[in-house]
Amino acid sequence: MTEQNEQNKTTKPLTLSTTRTGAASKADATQVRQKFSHGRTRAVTVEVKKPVKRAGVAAAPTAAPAPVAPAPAPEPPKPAAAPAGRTMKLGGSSAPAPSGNRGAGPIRPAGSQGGRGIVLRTLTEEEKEARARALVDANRDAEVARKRAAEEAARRAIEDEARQKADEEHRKRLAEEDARKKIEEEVKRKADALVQKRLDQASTAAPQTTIARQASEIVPRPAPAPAAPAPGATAPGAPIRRPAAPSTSDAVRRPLPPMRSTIAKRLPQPTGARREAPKRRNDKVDVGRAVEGENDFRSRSVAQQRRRLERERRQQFGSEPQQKVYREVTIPESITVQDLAVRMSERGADVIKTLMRMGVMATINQAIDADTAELVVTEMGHRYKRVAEGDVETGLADIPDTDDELFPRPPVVTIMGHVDHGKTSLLDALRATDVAAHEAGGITQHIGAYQVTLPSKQKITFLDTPGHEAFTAMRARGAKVTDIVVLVVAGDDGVMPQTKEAIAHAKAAGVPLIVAINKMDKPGSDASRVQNELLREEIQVEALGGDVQSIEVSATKRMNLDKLEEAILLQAEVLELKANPDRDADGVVIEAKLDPGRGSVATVLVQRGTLMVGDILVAGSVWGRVRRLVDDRGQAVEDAGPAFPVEVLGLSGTPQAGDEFHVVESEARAREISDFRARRDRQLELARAAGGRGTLEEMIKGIREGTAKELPVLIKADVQGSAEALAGALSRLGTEKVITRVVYSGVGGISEADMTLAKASGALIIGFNVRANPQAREIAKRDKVDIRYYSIIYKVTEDMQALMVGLLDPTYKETLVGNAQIREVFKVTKSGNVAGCMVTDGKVTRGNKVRLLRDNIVIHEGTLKSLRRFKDEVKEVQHGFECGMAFENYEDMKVGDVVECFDVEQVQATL
Ligand SMILES: Nc1nc2c(ncn2[C@@H]2O[C@H](COP(=O)(O)OP(=O)(O)OP(=O)(O)O)[C@@H](O)[C@H]2O)c(=O)[nH]1
Repeated sequence: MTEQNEQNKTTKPLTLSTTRTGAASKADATQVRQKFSHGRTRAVTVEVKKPVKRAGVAAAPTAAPAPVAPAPAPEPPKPAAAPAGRTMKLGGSSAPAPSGNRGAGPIRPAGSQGGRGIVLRTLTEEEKEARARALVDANRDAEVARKRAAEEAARRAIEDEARQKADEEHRKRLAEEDARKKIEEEVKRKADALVQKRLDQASTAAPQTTIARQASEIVPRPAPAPAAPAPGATAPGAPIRRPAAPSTSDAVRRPLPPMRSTIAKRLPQPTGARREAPKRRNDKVDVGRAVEGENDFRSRSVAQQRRRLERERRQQFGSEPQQKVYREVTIPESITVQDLAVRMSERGADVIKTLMRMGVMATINQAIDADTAELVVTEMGHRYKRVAEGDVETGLADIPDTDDELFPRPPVVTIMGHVDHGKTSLLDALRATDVAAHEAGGITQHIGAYQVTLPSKQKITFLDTPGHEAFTAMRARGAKVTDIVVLVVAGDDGVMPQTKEAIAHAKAAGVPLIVAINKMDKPGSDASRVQNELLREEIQVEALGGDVQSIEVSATKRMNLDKLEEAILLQAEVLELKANPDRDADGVVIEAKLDPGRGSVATVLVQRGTLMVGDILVAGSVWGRVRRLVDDRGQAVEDAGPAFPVEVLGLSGTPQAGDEFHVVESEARAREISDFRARRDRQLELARAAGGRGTLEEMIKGIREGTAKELPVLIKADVQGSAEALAGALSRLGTEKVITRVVYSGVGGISEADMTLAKASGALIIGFNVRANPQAREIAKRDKVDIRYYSIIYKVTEDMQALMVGLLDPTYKETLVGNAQIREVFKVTKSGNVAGCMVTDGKVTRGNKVRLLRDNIVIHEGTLKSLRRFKDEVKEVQHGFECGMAFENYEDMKVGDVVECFDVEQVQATL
C-alpha cells in the first residue's frame, strides 16, 4: 500500500460501471459511467487500443484537467509519493500491478456495480515530474501575485495618506494667507485713518513730499509668513511673495492717512527717523539678508542655489589643509618660467614671486638658467634633476636589438675608383639601366643609390659615389654607410691617385674591399699589372696569396658581372649583415635637395627598422611626417626596410647629406630634437666664426701687406652634395698668396638675396646646374655682379684657378751677370763722373741694372748709362778687362766700390 493509495481510500470512492456498446465492442471501446457523490453520474467512453497496450487517462483527482489551479487547493497532490511503475486505480481501492504489466497494462473493465475502480494507466516518470514542476511553478506564481497585491495596497494607502496631508496643509495655508491679508488690510486701513486724522489735526506746514515719503516708509511688517517651501516646489506649496510697498507717487496721490502713534512719534525728526526706520525693502536678495535669514520665504533662483552650494563646497574644502604634492622636476640647461611652473604644477605667479624674493625679476615667458631654476625648485619644496640639453636625443638610437630580432639584410656597396675608370658604367651594367648617358659631362654629379635584385632574388644596394676628387667628402660619407667597397680600377690605366685615395678611405672606415679590374675587353688591359700595383698600396689580392677578391670585368661587354655579384654576396655572408626590420627606422641621408615641384626631397638609406608613410622623422635639424616614399625606380612605396634606399617627401626643410635620421613617436619630440640640433648647429657656427676670426684677420693683414689676395665666391647648386663638393674643392685651391672665400653656399636657384650678398661681399656667383631668376639677372646687369654657370665640377676649379692667378702680381727674376771693381774715378766735363773699373767676375753688358756696394752695403741701385772701353761705347766687357762706366743719375762713386751688374726678367705668378 502506498501513501497515494491511502489518500484515495479516505476520499469518497469513485466507481465506474461498464456499458459496452456495439460499436465500442468492435473497437474495444467501453462506456463507463462515472459516479460522483450525491448521486451525480457521467458517462465516459474508454477505448482500449490493442497494438499499444496503454491504459486510458486516469480520472484521478491528482490528474485533474487543471492541475495548476490557484490556491487554495484542497490538498496538494504529492506526486513524488507515487512510485514509478505503480498502477493507479479508480474507485479508491488499489492492488499491486502485475509485474509484467508495468505502466502499460490493459484496462480491465470493472464490474458495472462493483466497488473496485478500473486502472486506466500508470503515469510515467516524466509526466510525474512535469506535473510536480507545474504545481511548484503555480504555487510560486501565486505567491508572487499575493505579494504584489499586498505591496500595491500598502503603496496606495501611503499615497492616500500623503495626499490627505497635502490637502490639509494646502487648506491650512490658504486660511493663513486669508488671515494675513485681513490683518494687512486692517493695518493699512488703520494707518490711512491715522494719517488722515493727523493731517486733519496738524498744520499743513509739513511738506507733503516728506509726509508722502514717510508714508511710503510706513509699510506694515508682514505677518510671519509660513515656512518657505522647498526650492522648486509648486502649488499648493507655491512661494508666497511679499506684497510690494506702495510707491511714493501712489502715496502722494492718495489722501494721506493719519499715522500710527509709534510712527507719529518720529515725525518731528524726519531725518533721524528716516535713518532709524526699517530699511525700504525691495525684491533684491543681498548676502546680508540671506545670512540673517530674511527673505527666507522667497525662493532662490537656480543660479543662487548653485552659487550657495559652490560657496559651501569651497568653504568645506578650503578649510581642510590641502596635501601638497612634491615632484621631481627635470631641469634642462635653460627653461622658461612658465615651463618650470608647469613641471612643478605650481602657479606661474607663485614662481615669479619666488624668483622676486630671490632678487630675479622675470616674466612668465622669460627663460632662466638651470642654476636659478634649481634654486626655485628647492625653494618651493620640490626635488630637481638636472639634465643636459642634449639629453633630448637620449633613446633615439641607443636601443639595442636582441639576436632573435635580427634578420639578414642586403649588403650596401659603394663603388669607388679613379675618374673614368668605369664606375657608372659598371653600375649601369649591374642595373641594366643607362644613367651615364644623362650625366652632364659624363661625370656622376651626386650620390645616387640603387637596389639591384639578382636572379637568385638576393639584393644588393649600391651607392654610386662620384669619381672626381672634388667629391672626396661625399665619398668619405659613402664609406661610412657602406658595408663593402668595390674598387674599380681600369685594366688599361692601373692604380691612379684617386684609386689610392679610395683605398685610404676604405681602410679608414674598416670596410672590406673587392677589386673590380674593369675594361678587360680593351686590348691594352693587364690585370696582373693592376694587381701588382695594388700590392704597393698594401692590397694583396687572392691571386697573389692575399685575401682580397679581385674580379676581371668589362662593364661595356657585361663580362663577369655575375662573378662580381657572387664575390659581393660572399663577402656579405662573411660579414653576417643583419638588421631588425620591426622597429622604428633609422638611417642616413645620402642626398637632399629642394625640388621645385615636390619640396624638400631627401634620399635616405634605411639602416634599421622599417620606414613607413606617415612616420614622423627627424633628420639632422629638420623633421617632418613622411608624406610619400619613392624608390630608385620612381615608384611610390608604402615602406622601406633595412638597406633600402628611398626618397622621402614631407620634410620641413632640406637636411644635410650625411645626416642621420630617426623615426620618433610624436611631432612634439621631433620638434624638440630638431630645435635642439638647430640651436647646437648655430652655436657651432658661431664658435667656428669666432675661431676663424684670427685666420680672417691674418688674411686681411696679408691682403693689406700685399702678401695675400682673396677671391670671394658665392655658390648655388642643385643639390647639397654638389654645393659642399664645390666649396671643398675651391678652398683647396687656395695658397698662401691667394685664397678663395666662400661667402655662402646653398641649394636652389640664384635669387635677389644672393645678388645682394654677392654685391656686398664683392663675390662672384657660381651657379652649378642652377640659373638666376629674372630679377637676379637684372641686378647682376645693373650692379655688375659676375655670375658664372657650370655643370661640371672640374670646369669650376679650372676657371677659379685662372682667376686666382690673375689676381697675383707678376714676379721679377734677377740674374747676376757680373761684378766690377772701381779702380779710378774720372771727371768728364760733359758727361759727369766716369768710373774706371776692372771686370772681376762674369761680364758687364750695356743696359744692365747695377748696384753699387761700398763695404758690402748697397749705396745705390740704378741703371748703367754708358759702357766704354777706351773711348768707344761697347755692348759688353768680359771678365779681366778694364772699362769705363757711367751711372744714370748717380756720380758719387769712390775708388774701391763694387759694381754689381744684373738682369731682371718678369715671371708670371703661379698659385
Ligand atoms: N672599353 C670599355 N670601356 C669602358 C668600360 N667601362 C667604362 N668604359 C668607358 O669609360 C668611360 C668612363 O666611364 P664612366 O662609367 O663614366 O666612368 P666613371 O668612373 O663613372 O666616371 P666618373 O663618373 O667621371 O667618375 C666611358 O666612356 C665608358 O664607355 C669597359 O668595360 N670597357
